[in-house]
Amino acid sequence: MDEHMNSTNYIIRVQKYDYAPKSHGENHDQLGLPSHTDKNMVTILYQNEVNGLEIQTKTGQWIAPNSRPSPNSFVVMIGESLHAWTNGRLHPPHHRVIMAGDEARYSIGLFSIPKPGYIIKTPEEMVDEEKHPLLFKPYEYFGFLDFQIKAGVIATPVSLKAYCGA
Ligand SMILES: O=C(O)CCC(=O)C(=O)O
Ligand SMILES: [Fe+2]
Repeated sequence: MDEHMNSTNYIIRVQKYDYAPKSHGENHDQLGLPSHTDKNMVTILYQNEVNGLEIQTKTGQWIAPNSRPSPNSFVVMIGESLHAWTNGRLHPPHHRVIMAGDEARYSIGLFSIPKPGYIIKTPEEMVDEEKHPLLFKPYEYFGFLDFQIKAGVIATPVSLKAYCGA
């Protein structure tokens, strides 16, 4: 617990997605946010009643986790840092935002982010040579972000494996 408190920062971000006017033609579906995985530890998302978030399943299908958004529901998503810490046991899903309606969408995201200088190191308990060999070498979160930014982040996503694969 102490290690978690000492190693983590939190960011809250409020995001607005404008709707795609129907004048854009019959097919006015619009990409609000391109497909990506979150790089942080855990993301908790809350949205207004306007849908748009889609999550890709392990078999490649896009699903709407909040097909009937309620004021009491949150989406909790694993980021790549927790994927690495758990040695691949927890899956960081690709997700995107599609704007299909005629109302603006607002979302609030709470992102837990490793502090600068904190080394993400898979605990020994998560590694077993036969079934769960080590996937990632220890790395610093902002080192990985810099590596991503230099590569163009969304245009040319660079996997964590390419950065620090074991
Ligand atoms: O607005 C949303 O629901 C998703 C936001 C998101 O994926 C992000 O900020 O990384
Ligand atoms: Fe995201």
